[in-house]
Amino acid sequence: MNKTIGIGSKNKAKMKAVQKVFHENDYVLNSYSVDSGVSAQPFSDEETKKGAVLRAKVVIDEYGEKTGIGLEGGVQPMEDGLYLCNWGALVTIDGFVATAAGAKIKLPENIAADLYDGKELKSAMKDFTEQEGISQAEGAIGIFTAGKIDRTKMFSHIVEMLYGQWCYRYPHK
Ligand SMILES: O=P(O)(O)OP(=O)(O)OP(=O)(O)OC[C@H]1O[C@@H](n2cnc3c(O)ncnc32)[C@H](O)[C@@H]1O
Ligand SMILES: [Mg+2]
Repeated sequence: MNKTIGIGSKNKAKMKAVQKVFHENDYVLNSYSVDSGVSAQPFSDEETKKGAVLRAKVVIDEYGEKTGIGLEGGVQPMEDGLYLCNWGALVTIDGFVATAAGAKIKLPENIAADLYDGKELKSAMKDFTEQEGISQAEGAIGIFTAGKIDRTKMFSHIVEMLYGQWCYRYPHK
């Protein structure tokens, strides 16, 4: 049987994370460029989670996949600063929705200030590091953890939690 899973993004770090978890389980990954339905730079856990769920739903509603995954990055203001946050969702055609969040770290104050000025984290990271394509590679989390946890590793953890919840709900998978 040809088992497929759809992801609502062409971002390489996100695709690799899903591939890693689902390939091991014999799934073929299809990726689709979709609109997250939230702002380009989500500014709360709620908005970031919503983006993940909406991306997963588009994969099912518009591309005919039976199972869709959405991964979304954002930031969450807290008492002591602005934290990087990440959410994932796995949605099935019969209406099951699993959600999970990833590791959080506080962003340096200069980066937080850029975001409060309306810059997307992607551009703030590019200006700060003078490197292109960080969001598709190690990510801000990779830069600020000296490469110990890169964006793929962080998203893989989320995808494992989605996959696990799916297996718990449908034990035959
Ligand atoms: O193509 P898509 O899937 O949209 O991938 P993206 O890199 O834009 O990722 P998100 O939309 O999920 O993230 C929202 C914003 O936050 C940025 N972002 C989130 N996490 C990041 C990270 O670890 N490193 C760099 N930018 C990050 C991202 O580049 C966007 O500007
Ligand atoms: Mg984006």
